Amino acid sequence: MHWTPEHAQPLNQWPEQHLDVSSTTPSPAHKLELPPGGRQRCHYAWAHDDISALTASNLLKRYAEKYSGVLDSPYERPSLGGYGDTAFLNGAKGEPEPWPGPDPPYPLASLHEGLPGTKSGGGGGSGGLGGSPVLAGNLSEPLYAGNACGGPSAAPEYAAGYGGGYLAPGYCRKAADEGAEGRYRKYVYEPAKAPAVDNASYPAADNGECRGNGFRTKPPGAAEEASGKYGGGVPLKVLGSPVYGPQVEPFEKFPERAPASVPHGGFAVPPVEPSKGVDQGTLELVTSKMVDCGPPVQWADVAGQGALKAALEEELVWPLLRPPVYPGSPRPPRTVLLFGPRGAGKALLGRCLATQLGATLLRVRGASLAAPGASEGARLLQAAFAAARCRPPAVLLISELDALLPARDDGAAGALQAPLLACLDSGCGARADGVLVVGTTSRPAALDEATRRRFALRFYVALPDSPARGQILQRALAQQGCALNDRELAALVQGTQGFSGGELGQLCQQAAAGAGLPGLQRPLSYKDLEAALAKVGPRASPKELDSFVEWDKMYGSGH
Ligand SMILES: Nc1ncnc2c1ncn2[C@@H]1O[C@H](COP(=O)(O)OP(=O)(O)OP(=O)(O)O)[C@@H](O)[C@H]1O
Ligand SMILES: [Mg+2]
Repeated sequence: MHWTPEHAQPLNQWPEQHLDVSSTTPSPAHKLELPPGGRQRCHYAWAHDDISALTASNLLKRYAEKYSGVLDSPYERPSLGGYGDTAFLNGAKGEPEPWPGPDPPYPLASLHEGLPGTKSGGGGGSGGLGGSPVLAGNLSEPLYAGNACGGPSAAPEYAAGYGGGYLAPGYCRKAADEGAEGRYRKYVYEPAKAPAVDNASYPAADNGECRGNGFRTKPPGAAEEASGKYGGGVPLKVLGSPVYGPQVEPFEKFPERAPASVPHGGFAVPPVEPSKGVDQGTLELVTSKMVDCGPPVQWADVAGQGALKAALEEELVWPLLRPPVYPGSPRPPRTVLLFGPRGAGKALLGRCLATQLGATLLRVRGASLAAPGASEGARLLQAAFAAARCRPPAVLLISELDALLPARDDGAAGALQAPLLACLDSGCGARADGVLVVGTTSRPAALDEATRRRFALRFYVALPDSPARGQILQRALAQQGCALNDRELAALVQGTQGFSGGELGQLCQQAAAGAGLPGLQRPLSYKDLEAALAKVGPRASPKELDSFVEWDKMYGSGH
């Protein structure tokens, strides 16, 4: 095997410099003929002269591997000029030679211009590999001295070498943009006008104090406070902590909207007369009992559930608030079923939907409708729908929907299915544009096909994942004046796997009760929570959870 170092020596000296790399003994003649100025370069040539073919091949292999990271990097790759390509290609270390011939066809501006630390890094900014500030001279530890994202101080994060630790400037900018805007950026729109105080949309029993979504009752700025429950008010160490896995994207807060500005077909329509058969007394009674005057619930108040919240936003809230106006466009859904384990946050999401829609929230429990008997239950159910129709836009939240269905053993309950279906047909029909029915159940299998079909959308509300549990716990504990350190919180999050949001709340209450709080004037400690863990546990079994997933696969709308 012959090697011709034509790059190491001028072409006219090539015959004398012809080397046989299979030879292990350098010719003394070669040393004598070295030009004084070419010492370093010739040294380099001699080094190659003094190796076997096997060594040469190993060396080639080794350097090929070393540089493959540079050449095959998935990110924007530097032009060779960025690495002192001329020196590299000429086989010399640290002494770049001009590229022979005319100017290179492509500008060889350094890719690392603008990378902090690049030009001033220890290597003097030489373009050669050996002196490169970018690639350390020790080739066994390739290391970027700086990066476009974090500057020199962040360099260790990108010290993984060329295989992927390096982020090109464009990549960083994109990541930063995404981080700032988030995946829900596209949903942001202009704040709607504030609702008129005497909006005719809220006639019945609308005394201006409670619309069921808390908008009238809250002082200015309360929405911001509420939205900051997980984002501002409580320190969110958990969010950014690698202990709990990937960071939860903060869900954007949406401005309050004015239903009155929504075109017909949307969620703001004039109130309709109550149906015949529902007397005014019952209607008023039902309304006063059912209207939920709780505080508004923002998306950020629901920990985790990012994909579900996005789906609800996209498939329900937006179409209702901004229905398509072209002829023949589909009518936005008026019914949604939320199913999942007990305490997973179904009702919370129902309340959140009402807030987002700027709607009156009416709540009714299936079990309480079924309790007084079939005929009374049917009357109450009809009254609930009538009350919702009287106060558009309205969200009618029917929890424990399964209690109305025949799968339940108690006789009266099943008898409410027919009225339920009739109400769903009329209450959410074409003439009831301003009502959204949110049904929730922890027994979706109890729903027969007829009932299932009445719910245009069916979403699985899963148990909170680790980051979401961390948020719920932090919030609940903060209310009790308890601040765990990071390690304790991580251990608690780990120990509450399979807990629902409701069960996490119970755990904190149990810890407080066990510690004798609030009488005891000390904050809750981790030990109190550990003791409570022995008493409060997750209720949903893995088998049950599997059945939710299966049902979701078969009948769910997916998210
Ligand atoms: N993701 C969550 N973020 C914040 N709080 C939550 C979350 N999930 C549940 N909670 C809290 O847990 C409690 C129970 O939630 P909720 O009543 O919404 O559960 P549910 O699914 O309707 O339960 P059930 O099936 O028993 O009716 C509430 O106090 C709620 O605020
Ligand atoms: Mg509930």
